[in-house]
Amino acid sequence: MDGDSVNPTVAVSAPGKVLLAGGYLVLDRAYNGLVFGLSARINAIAQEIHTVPGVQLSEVVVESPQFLEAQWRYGYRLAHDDGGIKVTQLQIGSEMNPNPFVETTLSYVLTYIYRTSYRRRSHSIKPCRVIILADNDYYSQAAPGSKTSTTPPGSSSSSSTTPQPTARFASFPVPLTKAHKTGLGSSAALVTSLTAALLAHYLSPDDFDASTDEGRVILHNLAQAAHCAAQGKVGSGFDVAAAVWGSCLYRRFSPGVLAGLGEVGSRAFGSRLEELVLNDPPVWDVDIGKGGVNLPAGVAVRMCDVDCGSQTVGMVKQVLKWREEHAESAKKLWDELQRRNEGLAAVLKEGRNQDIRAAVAGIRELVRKMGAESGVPIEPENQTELLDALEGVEGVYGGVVPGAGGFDALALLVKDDQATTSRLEEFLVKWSKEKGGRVSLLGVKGEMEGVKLEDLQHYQGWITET
Ligand SMILES: Nc1ncnc2c1ncn2[C@@H]1O[C@H](COP(=O)(O)OP(=O)(O)O)[C@@H](O)[C@H]1O
Ligand SMILES: C[C@@](O)(CCOP(=O)(O)OP(=O)(O)O)CC(=O)O
Repeated sequence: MDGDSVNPTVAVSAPGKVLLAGGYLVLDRAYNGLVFGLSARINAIAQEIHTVPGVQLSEVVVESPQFLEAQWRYGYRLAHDDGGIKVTQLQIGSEMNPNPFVETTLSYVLTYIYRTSYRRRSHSIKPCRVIILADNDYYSQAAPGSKTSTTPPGSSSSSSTTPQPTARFASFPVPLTKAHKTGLGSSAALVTSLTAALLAHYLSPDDFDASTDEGRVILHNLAQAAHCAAQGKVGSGFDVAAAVWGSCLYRRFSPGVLAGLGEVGSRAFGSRLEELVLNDPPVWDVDIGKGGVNLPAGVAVRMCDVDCGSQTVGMVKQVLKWREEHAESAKKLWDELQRRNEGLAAVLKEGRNQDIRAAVAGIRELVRKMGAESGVPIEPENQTELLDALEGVEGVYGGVVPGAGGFDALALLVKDDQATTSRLEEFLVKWSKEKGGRVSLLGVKGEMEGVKLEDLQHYQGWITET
């Protein structure tokens, strides 16, 4: 990366996630989680900003053109005492509109890029622009008649009858903070794709290549660290793992792995982050069981967006408190649930479709027990009723409340054909009408692949000239 070189324009996408089995258990390294990556992806396109000769800019611009007021500009500078790269948001207009996930990721990734470039004896970080495009299923579409559109800005949709090649990305008439998320893990996919796009833009393929296992390890370690810092808590990290590696049997890293990293700006943060990302000395004990997961041919994981009640806050805290206070009975329950979760993974991997329903029923029974005993609505009654009714739809093997559970989503294992999709859609329309809620089938499906380098052609109309 010398003074005159051009950093390539690159596009990367990372998938969303669903934790089909192993909610709560996966927080403890003694257990694991059955995680599927989803076909809804967050895409990040990084390109150089060309400045007027002689003008030195230290600026990174990140924008999500699908949303209003979604441009974040940052200045960056090297902190003293190897404190890493500090970024400062620059004000646009009268309002400051923070995006903590973008901001933290930038400072972590630019720190790592600076350290790597420094080793290579060339350490200029040129200005860059990153465009973020999220597949539509991450956010509930606005009601019919509203202004949601599916054409890139500047294109004349009314005069054209051919669908836009980029109609894949809807424009939402609201700021990102007002968008209604469907819970597919937008922050993890965002952090992962933004991290990968910046690494691929600034570093030589010898130092980072997202298509190799070595590159994915670097990406995983850096994205987990940035995501945890932005979230302000250490979760199990299954969402970032899915964004990088796709579907897997996930065993978490020990929380202590990130404990000593400290804050951006603190003395020697740069070298600590570099060591952590390169796993040198080795500290990461995460286990990505890619071989443990598969879907039988003709079976799909589908997601339902449920809008029937309010989400309970603090579910994780409450379940873990109950577990602590009832160590013995909780262990029995956790161990048996783990056995049943592994059973479902095996049924799917071995293509034993006739056993899916019983495997799912066994898991749901214990999830309900976990909920009843801890007093947390993990599989609330209205979800039980809906899941049971869905089993009556031809082509549905079974379904669960994924992740932490609650009121807002369902994951289904279904026959992967159009007839089943139509029956499901019809059933859900009728159900929503009768029960007064709103349940809809999302277009997204489970898929195996994690982070992916993408062809720039896919984003025509969205990539701005710089
Ligand atoms: N399209 C996007 N562009 C920029 N930032 C995004 C986008 N989607 C999500 N984010 C970031 O992720 C945050 C949402 O994270 P979170 O509330 O944890 O939801 P989720 O459960 O979907 O990960 C947003 O506040 C924003 O910082
Ligand atoms: C309880 C959990 O094990 C699973 C939560 O899964 P969700 O899919 O519900 O997660 P969010 O996207 O963060 O809402 C917590 C964890 O593993 O971090």
